[in-house]
Amino acid sequence: MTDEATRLGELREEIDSLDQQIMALISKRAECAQEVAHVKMAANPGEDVFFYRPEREAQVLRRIKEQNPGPLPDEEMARLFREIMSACLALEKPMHIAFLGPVGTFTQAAALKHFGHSVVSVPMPAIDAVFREVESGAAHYGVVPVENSTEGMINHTLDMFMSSPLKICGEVQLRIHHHLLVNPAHEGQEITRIYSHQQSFAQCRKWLDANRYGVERITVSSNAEAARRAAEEPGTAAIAGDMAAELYGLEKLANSIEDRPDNTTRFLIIGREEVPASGHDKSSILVSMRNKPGALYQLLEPFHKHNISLTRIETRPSPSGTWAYVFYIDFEGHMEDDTVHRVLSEIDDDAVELKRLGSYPIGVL
Ligand SMILES: O=C(O)C(=O)C[C@]1(C(=O)O)C=C[C@@H](O)C=C1
Repeated sequence: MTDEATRLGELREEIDSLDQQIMALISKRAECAQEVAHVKMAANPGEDVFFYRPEREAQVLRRIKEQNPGPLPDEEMARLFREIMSACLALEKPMHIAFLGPVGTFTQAAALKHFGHSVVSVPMPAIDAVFREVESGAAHYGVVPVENSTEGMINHTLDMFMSSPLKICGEVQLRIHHHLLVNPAHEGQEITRIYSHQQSFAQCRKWLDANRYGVERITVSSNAEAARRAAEEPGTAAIAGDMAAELYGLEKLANSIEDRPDNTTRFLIIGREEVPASGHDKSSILVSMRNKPGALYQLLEPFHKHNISLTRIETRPSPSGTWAYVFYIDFEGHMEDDTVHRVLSEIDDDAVELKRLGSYPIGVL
């Protein structure tokens, strides 16, 4: 045997032994999670038991990132533990997660990034259908896009919160890479049409003008639908992401064609219950103020006074006309915090309506 073969043999033996230890530990962890499920059920007999605990998951993932000794990067280590927790939760209760479909969208990628791959992900045809699926109890949670770093807010999602009783239970950010995709079976055909979602066209506008000027751009309901059409129709291409490319067996004619290299979309997790504090949280509210001078100042003043950082403020037209305008506000802190409590009661004194959309852990992954 060569020196290389001997050394490889030794190292592989060590890896086999480590794998066995890791497996035994993961199995012990899974047994603990099963026991957790029994404790939760015993404490709430006959009631809805909330097996998924977003605040606890955020704490676990934060700790893993803080304590990771390397050489694996923190993100990679957290991703592995994300999957272990996902499998443990599935033992407690298989989670049904509704997402803005069809299969292969960035929203599905965001759902799997947030919950791990041991959930059942259920595609919905529209944002309001995701809300309905969770409201009715057919799905445990839902995932919807809320803002893109290039294109701004997804107003349809914001507007849904005006009438929906659902709470925001979490957030997840996804780096969005768009590719120009074609079916390899159609090789040699001139591309005369490009399919994509309107948001993706907007995120790749400069690249398209520079590289595919004059090629017809056809807007469809999702990137995954664009990929499906490009797979079927010769002479066409799609702009979509990796999941859709894989799903429809498409090949990349051009890689990462988004105009901004930091192109990121933020998604919200929506559910039926409130999330306790995790120690590093964010909250969202909708507020309507009377249309009078100084109204915006009056709304923001309590945040300034109590030193609470706003992370976003958006204005939306009132749906009923009785509200002059509606503000969607994200800020740091949890509604259980005394200071946040004080800020909200001060706002409540002046507002026509204040709706608490929820407090949730700041995205860890
Ligand atoms: O700590 C709990 O409540 C658990 O159910 C255990 C566990 C885990 O595997 O760590 C699993 C699911 C929850 O969402 C959070 C954590």
